[in-house]
Parts: sequence; structure tokens; C-alpha cells
Amino acid sequence: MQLLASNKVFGGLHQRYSHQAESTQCEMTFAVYLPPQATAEQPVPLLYWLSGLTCSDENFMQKAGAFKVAAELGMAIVAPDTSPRGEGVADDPEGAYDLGLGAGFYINATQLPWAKHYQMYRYISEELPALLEQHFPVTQQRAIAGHSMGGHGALSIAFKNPERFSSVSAFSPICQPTTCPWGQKAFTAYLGSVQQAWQEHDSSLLIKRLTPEQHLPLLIDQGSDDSFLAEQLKSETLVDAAKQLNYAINFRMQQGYDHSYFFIASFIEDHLRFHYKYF
Ligand SMILES: N[C@@H](CCC(=O)N[C@@H](CS)C(=O)NCC(=O)O)C(=O)O
Repeated sequence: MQLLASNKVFGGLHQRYSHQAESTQCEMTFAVYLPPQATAEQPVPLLYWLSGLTCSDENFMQKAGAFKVAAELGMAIVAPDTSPRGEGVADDPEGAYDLGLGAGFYINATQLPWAKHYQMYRYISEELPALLEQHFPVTQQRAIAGHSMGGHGALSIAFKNPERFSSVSAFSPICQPTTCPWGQKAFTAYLGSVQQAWQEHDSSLLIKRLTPEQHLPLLIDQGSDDSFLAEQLKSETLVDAAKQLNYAINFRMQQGYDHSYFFIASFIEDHLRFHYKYF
């Protein structure tokens, strides 16, 4: 693991690392915030933050304004990259923002040319936690959150692995990727046309497989003025599914907010305090 940068912030440390990942067969970069309380003797719980399309490890750390409350609570945060990168990693031939680099969708690709490196589900759900829990002062208390494509990542990974997390939250998540243009484009490329493979990564469907004991505390914030809401995010699909299951999720339609990090910065404190309650 190579330390790329280290900055003191609110008494803790923001650090960027790169490492050779086995799952994605390339060098991966992630950023971690270690609050002042974190020591080898007193490790702290860890929130996974999954970002959206076009993002790297940097967007959340620079724009969300999460450090002050994370430092107060004593909570570490990791922000991984959103796709494999580097020489030899496939990208959309036209450089589209919603496929290839910056658009890994947190799934394991089975189709060429993507399959070799686009193994983001395995990276996020297995390889990165093992690495962090071995090398950083963090406990095995995990929460997961994300934005947009990363909201889809957080929800689908939590629904597939409810025993690994104590809570899950999302901002403006893609709730039904099997029926929206972003999801259909990515799933067709990465998974081919087999619907069964698609359904393995659709939160509005995965939620129906959970037993009541597996209903993690779940908070979702969605901006009412988000230009992607109707066509891409479809939050009503998840809200309706939860209602049918008597899964008491906390869904908040926030009036006048858009899809940006201005929205995330406005409510990130609520999400951090929400997750902290359940560690
Ligand atoms: N570039 C795309 C939208 C991409 C976008 O909104 N990305 C969101 C996540 S889905 C984001 O967080 N962008 C980076 C940022 O705001 O820092 C477009 O113009 O339609």
C-alpha cells in the first residue's frame, strides 16, 4: 500500500492510498478519514461511502463536509474509487460518463472487455474491508452509504450482505437499475442480456428477499428538484416495495434540493449520526 497524501483535518487525518487490488487486477486508490479517537488500542467503526458517476475517491472528501461530525463522533470513513483505472482498463469507446471509467456500478462484470478489471462488487464487499480491517485502526462495525450510482451500490451491497453492516443510507440512489437508462446501459455491457444476472443487483428487487430480521436501519434522502429523479432514480419503486414488506425505512423527500454535493453537504450530518446510533 502506498500513501499518496495525508492532511490533518478536525484533529484527524484524511489520507489517500493506492494499492494493487487482486479483484480488479489493477492499482486502486481510496481515501480514508481517521478521526482523532482512532488508535491501534482503540479502533473505531467505519462508514463506507460509495460515490456516483464520474467520481473518484476525492469528490466526497472534498465536497461533503463530513469531517467535523465524524471527528466528533469518532467514526472513520472510507471513500473508494468508482471503477478500476489505469493502463489496459477498458473504457467506453466514446468516453461516455456513464459507462467504463468512473462508472463501475459496484458489480462484477462477466462480459468482455469489462470482465478482467470491472469487479467492483468483490472489491468493495470483500477485498477492501479485509485490507482496511487489517491495516487501519477500525473495528468490524461497518455501515454503508452512497450517492446516486453509489446509492445503488450501498443499498444493493447491504441487501446482499445484511449480516456485514449495522445500517445503510443513501442520497438520491438509483433504486431500480434494471428499468432505468443508466442501469440498463451498464448492465447490458457488464452483465450481458441475462435478466437473472441483472436482478442480482437491483435494490427494488433485492429488498424483497430480506427476512424481517434482515431489515437494516435504512435512511434515504432524495431532492425533489433532482433532474434525474423520474427517469433514472425511481425512488418510488423502493418506497413501494418497502411498504409492501412492512420494512420501516426512513425516506425523506427534501424540497427544492438537486442531485449535487450541495444536497449531500446539507444532510450528511444526519446520515453520520444515524449510522453512529447503530454501531
Ligand atoms: N455528468 C453527468 C452527471 C454526473 C453526475 O451528476 N454525477 C454525480 C453523481 S451521479 C456527481 O457526484 N458528480 C461529481 C460531483 O458533483 O462532484 C451529466 O452531466 O449528466
